Amino acid sequence: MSVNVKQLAAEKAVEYVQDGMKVGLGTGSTAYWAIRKLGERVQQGLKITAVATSQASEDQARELGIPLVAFGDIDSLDLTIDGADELDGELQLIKGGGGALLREKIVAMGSTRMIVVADESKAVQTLGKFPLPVEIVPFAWEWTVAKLAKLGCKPELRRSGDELYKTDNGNYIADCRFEVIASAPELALSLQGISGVVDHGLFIGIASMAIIGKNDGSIEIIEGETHL
Ligand SMILES: O=C[C@H](O)[C@H](O)[C@H](O)COP(=O)(O)O
Repeated sequence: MSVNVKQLAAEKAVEYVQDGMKVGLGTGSTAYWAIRKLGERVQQGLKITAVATSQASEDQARELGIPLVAFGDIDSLDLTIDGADELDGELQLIKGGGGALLREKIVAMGSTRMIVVADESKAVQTLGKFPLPVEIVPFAWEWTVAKLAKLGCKPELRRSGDELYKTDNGNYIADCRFEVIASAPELALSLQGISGVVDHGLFIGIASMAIIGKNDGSIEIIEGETHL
């Protein structure tokens, strides 16, 4: 039987959750396994409160009986567990493949620790193969997309069937194809300088640990620093 590497990494991360913690729930097919395992532990008596980063994760958590609160009702979180589309050895990430980057970033930045869970295909030397998701406001999106292209990428507005894809916040996503991202911090600064950009999928200095599930059934852990 083949190993489910996403499940392997996600369930390892859930071992770091302790009684009384306030936990951020990520989004996507890897975070799904973490939420499922957390649900199991809650049913066995683990006492936590959680904040979800998307409607999909909120629905899953509610179904499993994980107690949820709005992030606005608490000051901070102890730990967030979330997936990534790419990660490098310095724990710089690309996120947003599932469109949840804005809430994910707010929740991760409000957490003492963020553990990234991923399968080994997500680990790269240099970020950039995965098109960088950038959340932009619908107003004058054409102007914003033209500005993004000037940063040296090919931006494409994400679609959902015949419609333009809309995030949980009512915005659009421009998927920006770079050849390679030579300096993620410099690119992040340039993106923040464009008015129509709400946020982008570069997570720099946010993750404190990565748990990578490998096809041979082993796990690699990369430790960083907590940012709060
Ligand atoms: O918006 C989505 C998130 O950033 C996900 O965490 C990311 O896309 C990874 O998702 P998956 O675990 O499904 O590859």
